[in-house]
Amino acid sequence: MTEPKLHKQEVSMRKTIKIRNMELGAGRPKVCVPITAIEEEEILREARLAVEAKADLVEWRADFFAEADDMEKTVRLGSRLRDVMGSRPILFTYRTEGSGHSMELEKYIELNQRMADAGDVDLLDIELFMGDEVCQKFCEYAHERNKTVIISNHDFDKTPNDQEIVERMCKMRKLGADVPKVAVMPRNAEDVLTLLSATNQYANAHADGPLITMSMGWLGQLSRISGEIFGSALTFGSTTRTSAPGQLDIADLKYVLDVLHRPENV
Ligand SMILES: O=C1C[C@@](O)(C(=O)O)C[C@@H](O)[C@@H]1O
Repeated sequence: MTEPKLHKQEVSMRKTIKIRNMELGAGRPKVCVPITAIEEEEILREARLAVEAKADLVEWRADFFAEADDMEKTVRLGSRLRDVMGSRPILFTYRTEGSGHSMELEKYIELNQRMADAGDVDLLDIELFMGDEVCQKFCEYAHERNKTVIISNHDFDKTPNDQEIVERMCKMRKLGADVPKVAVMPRNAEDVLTLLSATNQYANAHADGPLITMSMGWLGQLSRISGEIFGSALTFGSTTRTSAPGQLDIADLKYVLDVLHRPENV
């Protein structure tokens, strides 16, 4: 009788992405702290907290920044943020989907382009629902500037079926995303399994690089801890405020990941 395989799968055919000192898709899932402060100094303070908490990277949720409309200011703040983060990557996100924040499409595109031009951020998040052409053109624009693009999609009130989730990620990749990201809300435990199963299917049958998924809310916490087993390369953990329901405190998240990765457990 052959022994059951109890250990972590070591070999993956998926490419990894090197961003500054971080290799997305290799080793442990990367822990990203969202920065959701409103004022400049508070944003920088949250970034310092993320560094102290040993985040692998931060996500600047610029939709919370009171002055995001002022592009000059936003670009300048990006540069101050870079000084705080040192060699850790910065993900720039202006979230409209489900965030209560909004920006005209033209401005949304311009803001993201200006941030890509400035060079202080490393990854940019574009929302799938902005349209195929917007996503495709932005990916080309960002790639010319050596930036990594995440195309993301959120369902804040339900979990679509697994086929739909897989199709969305395939579409994101086709539009040029380096990393597809899907976040969904479970209504029951089965929905969490659906998200994990879709992640596993996409990772095994379609993905040629890193992907990110999560199931939100209390039920979805499991996916934020165990997503890597199904193929997700990054998980969000917070220091002060969460940017989505179900996000764990970074210290708790890192503790659980440490337990899963203890040499005797892998
Ligand atoms: O897309 C995501 C994922 C997220 O919604 C989460 O559920 O952790 C948190 C957001 O800040 C980020 O942009």
